[in-house]
Amino acid sequence: MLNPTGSPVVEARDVTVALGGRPVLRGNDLVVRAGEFVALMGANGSGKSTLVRALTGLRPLIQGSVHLFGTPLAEFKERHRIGYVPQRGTAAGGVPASVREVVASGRITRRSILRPAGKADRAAIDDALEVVGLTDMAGDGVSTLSGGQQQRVLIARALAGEPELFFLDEPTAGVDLPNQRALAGALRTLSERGATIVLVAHELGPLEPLVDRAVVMRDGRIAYDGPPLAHEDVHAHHHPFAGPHDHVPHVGSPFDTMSLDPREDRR
Ligand SMILES: Nc1ncnc2c1ncn2[C@@H]1O[C@H](COP(=O)(O)OP(=O)(O)OP(=O)(O)O)[C@@H](O)[C@H]1O
Repeated sequence: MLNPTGSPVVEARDVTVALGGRPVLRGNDLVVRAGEFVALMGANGSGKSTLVRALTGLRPLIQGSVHLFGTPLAEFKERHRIGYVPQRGTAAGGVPASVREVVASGRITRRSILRPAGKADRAAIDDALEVVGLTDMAGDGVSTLSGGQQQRVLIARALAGEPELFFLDEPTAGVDLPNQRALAGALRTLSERGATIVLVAHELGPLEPLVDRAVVMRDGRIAYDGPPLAHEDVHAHHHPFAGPHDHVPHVGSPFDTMSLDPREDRR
């Protein structure tokens, strides 16, 4: 959805975060509109995860503001509207839970603790399992699954809460290609249903066709915010965003040929 006209679901202004006494995000503006699929990219340590945590309220700002669905973060109570899949999590967590149980835990934001699971809960859980292609494994222990399958369980858990806005932090990192494709299929379904998706990724792989917009971080700042580059434009000769530990892809990535956003010069 390029040039989207939806209302802003995320509106971040001048977002500045310090960790360990050091500023790791500096003066970032970001607006994400309803229905957009945004890829947040950048080298290791550029601040992608910190930005996502700041947008979800998990990291306090030392400067700036975040509005979600038009409400200042501090006053935002409708947590069920947000799904967050953190980086490098495992769905097992050492607990001998089944796939279905872990996915069911994603309904907690929708249910009163004392109320037993109802028809709507069961339907949402079944739907989430189906979207990520794990219906047949619902009774399996999560700890018996591969890393990629566990990542799909985490996405299904977020999905079960039926959020409108998803933050996914590197869902495809360390995931084999078949599982990446399954993830891409699940995210396509979400996107087609109108969800807004902000996804952190080093490499887009099978997700590439889904992405409306790329936002690239460098040294705690948004250095590029625009359309993903057309495939024919991507011929790597230099890597303007590459840091010393960077492992950005050499093909099919906006890192390769993009120019700097003019905002960069004003900072
Ligand atoms: N808890 C923390 N305390 C101090 N510094 C931190 C902490 N967490 C992250 N940082 C630093 O903040 C900067 C941004 O980290 P962040 O994890 O947001 O980057 P990233 O782009 O998500 O990196 P990666 O791709 O490696 O996950 C890095 O320099 C990192 O070392």
